[in-house]
Amino acid sequence: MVAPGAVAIIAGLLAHQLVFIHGEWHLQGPKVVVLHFIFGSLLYASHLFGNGGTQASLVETIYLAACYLSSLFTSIAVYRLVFHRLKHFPGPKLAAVTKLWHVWKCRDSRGHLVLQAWYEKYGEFGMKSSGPTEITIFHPEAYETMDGHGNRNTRSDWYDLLYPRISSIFTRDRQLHNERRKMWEQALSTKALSQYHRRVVEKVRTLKSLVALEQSRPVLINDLMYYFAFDSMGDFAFSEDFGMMRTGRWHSSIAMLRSALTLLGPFSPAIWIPRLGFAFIPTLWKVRHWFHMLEFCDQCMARRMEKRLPDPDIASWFIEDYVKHGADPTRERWLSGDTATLVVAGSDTTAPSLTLLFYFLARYPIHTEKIYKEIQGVDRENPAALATLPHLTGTINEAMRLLPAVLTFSSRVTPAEGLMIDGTFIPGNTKICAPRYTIGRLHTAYLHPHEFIPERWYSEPKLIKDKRAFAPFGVGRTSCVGRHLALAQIRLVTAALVFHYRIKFAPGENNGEAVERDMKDQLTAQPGACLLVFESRV
Ligand code: HEM
Repeated sequence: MVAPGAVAIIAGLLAHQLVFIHGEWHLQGPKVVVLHFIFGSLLYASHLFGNGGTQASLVETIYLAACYLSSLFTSIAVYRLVFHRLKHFPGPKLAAVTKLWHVWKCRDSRGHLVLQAWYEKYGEFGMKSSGPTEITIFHPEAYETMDGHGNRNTRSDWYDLLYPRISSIFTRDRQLHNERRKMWEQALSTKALSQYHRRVVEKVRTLKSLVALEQSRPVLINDLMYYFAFDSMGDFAFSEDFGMMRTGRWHSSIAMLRSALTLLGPFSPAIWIPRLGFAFIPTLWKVRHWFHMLEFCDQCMARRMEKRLPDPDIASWFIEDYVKHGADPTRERWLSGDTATLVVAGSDTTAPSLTLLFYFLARYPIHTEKIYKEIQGVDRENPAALATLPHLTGTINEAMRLLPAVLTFSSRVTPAEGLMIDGTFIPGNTKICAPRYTIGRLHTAYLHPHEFIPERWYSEPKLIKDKRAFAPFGVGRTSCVGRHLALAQIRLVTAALVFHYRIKFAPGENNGEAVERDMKDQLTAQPGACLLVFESRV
């Protein structure tokens, strides 16, 4: 008779070879865990009722589980290291064995630096990244390959993060994406934007008056820009005042939202981990904040649906779509997904972009003064007029190149036939990622890539070797629909503050060294503390 230990070892091998090696498992994680627990309990019970005694049954069950799990994980590791189709790509061996290694490396939310270090060590097709089917591409062509014209890639497992909530960004289904995106494009069309313009200008004025109140006292620009971005989003998205600029304090739900998003620092590379957390510990730790965040977003929409407004906001378009199609439960989930996307994408990107831009303005006053000269005689409350100013645009681009708001996020899965990038074949069904932080600094894309030179975007084009490397808003059919709104906000804030103030680091800030040193990558960039002084020009 075969020993039970040997049966468990064979079961582990078969579980890998016949089951887990196929397809995706990130949505099935909770079920897999529960099934294993049930099976383990049955083993324990059968041993107990076969007169095994409590302790002996427990020891036997643990022994069999250990045999099963070690055989399962050994089979996975051997397959990934020795037989996998990506084994020829260079990269850390442990990353090839398990996603958990990448998660461990990102435990302090410095994913951008982890990938930068891998680039320095392994080069363009940086590695067989963390996991069996993932390659990180550090190449100027990466965004075109991922999302450019005619590509047949699909979105990766990451985009199931909110499942079963669906939105333009949180769906992997092309047809559904096209449908949701159409609604977003209408909500953020040029005509619609002109209707939100008054609201944004109003918030910029409030921001200006807040800065004026400080009278050259140090201002934590991180908080200020968050207050501005969330208050603006509250208004143009839901016609709601979150009151952060008014009170000078974090709205408790928005503070919780920020806390929830910190989960994505370490766990973005392995989305099945937060999905397990959502299933098993919904009321604990930051997972609790995650559900609070979703509830807060739903409540914003619920409150908005009760209002009748003379001027449209972004939610108007979502509500119209929802009502048009009848309130079936599927549409309910779509509305919820799009609302969460609107809250987070509409603010948590603009806030760090502004913080980082003002960090650069303080670091390079020469460019701030050039912008100051440029905005003389220009209507500073007209985003279209501001968009024509080359140095302002160059400075914003340069800030977004070196420290983009979305540092590493975006991943796709190659089509079954695979794809070529610069002569290298990437096999089919491979997850590909392209971190903006590193690609923005490539020597193959820029001359003097580590220097802050806004002129490269207008009068010195020779400093850009390959402009495909610049995609702070993504490219193609999945690129940012909020780009024009975000840029309008950034231009308006910059013109308003630069016109009235010289921007300097507060005493003791040491040239803002904490900003990059302490910056975290938590889906969006969370810069380190940046204390600035706004010195009146009059
Ligand atoms: C500086 C600010 C912003 C930056 C840097 C930014 C960046 C990005 C990037 C890189 C993507 C592509 C993500 C991917 O590849 O999956 C994206 C998508 C998206 N962004 Fe933004 N974004 C900003 C502001 C906004 C604003 C203000 C809104 C809305 C009001 C918005 C709404 C969206 C939506 C809905 C998508 C998904 C588009 C789709 O799936 O088709 N973003 N954004």
